[in-house]
Amino acid sequence: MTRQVIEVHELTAGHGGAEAVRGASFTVAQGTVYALLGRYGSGKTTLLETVAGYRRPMSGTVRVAGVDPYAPGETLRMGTVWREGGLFPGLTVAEVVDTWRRWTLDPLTREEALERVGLQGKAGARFERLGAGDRRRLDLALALVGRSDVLFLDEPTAGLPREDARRIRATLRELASGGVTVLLTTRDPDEACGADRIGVLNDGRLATGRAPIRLYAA
Ligand SMILES: Nc1ncnc2c1ncn2[C@@H]1O[C@H](COP(=O)(O)OP(=O)(O)OP(=O)(O)O)[C@@H](O)[C@H]1O
Repeated sequence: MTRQVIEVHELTAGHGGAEAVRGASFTVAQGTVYALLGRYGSGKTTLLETVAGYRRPMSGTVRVAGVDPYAPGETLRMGTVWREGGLFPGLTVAEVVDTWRRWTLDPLTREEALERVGLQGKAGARFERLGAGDRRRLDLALALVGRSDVLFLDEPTAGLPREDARRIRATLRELASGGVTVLLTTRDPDEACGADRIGVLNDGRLATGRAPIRLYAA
C-alpha cells in the first residue's frame, strides 16, 4: 500500500491571527513530488512553513511521517530550502558541506551529498564562483546531509536560467525515484506540471488534483 508521508487535514494557518491559508487538506505519498502552485501572496510559503513544522497551525492537523512536526522533541529526517538560500563567502563547496556535516548526526559523506545533487566535481570550487543553479544545488545538498527523506522547498527554481531549472527538476525527480518525498512551492505552471500531483492555492484556498490539469483555462 502507498505510504502517505505528509498528511494535512483542514489546516488553517496565518500570521498574528490573520488567516493566510484556510482549510487546506492534502496528502503526499512517499517518493513523489507534490507542487503547491499559486500566485504572489496566495499562501504558498505560509502553508509550506506550517507543514514543515516552523509555524503552529491555527487549526487542523499536520503529520509528517506520522508525527506532528511542530511538537517539541520530534526529530524528523527532513530538509528545507528557503528562497533566500545560503551565503557562504570565502568557503569552498567541500568546506560548506563539511561544516554542515559536523552539526549533523549520522550525516551522508561529503561525496554522497554532492553526488546526489550532481555537484560532484565542484568540491574545490569557491562559493563566490558558483552560478545560481549550483548555489541552489548546494542548498539541496545541505538539506540532504542529514539523510533526509522528506524535502520542503520554497520555489526551488525561481530566478534560475531555464537550463538550470530543468536540471534541478531532473534532480528532484531522481531523488523522488530513490524514495525521497518532495513538497515544493512554485509560481510556474510548467514546473507544477512536472510534479506527480498539484495543489493550486488561490487566496488561501487549496484545490487539489492530479497532473496534468489545465490550470489557467480561459
Ligand atoms: N510575516 C508575515 N506577517 C504578516 N502577514 C504575512 C507574513 N508573511 C506573509 N503574510 C501574508 O500572508 C499572505 C500569504 O503570504 P505567503 O508569503 O504565504 O504567500 P506566497 O504565495 O508564498 O507569496 P509569495 O510568492 O509572494 O511569497 C499574504 O497576504 C501575505 O501578505
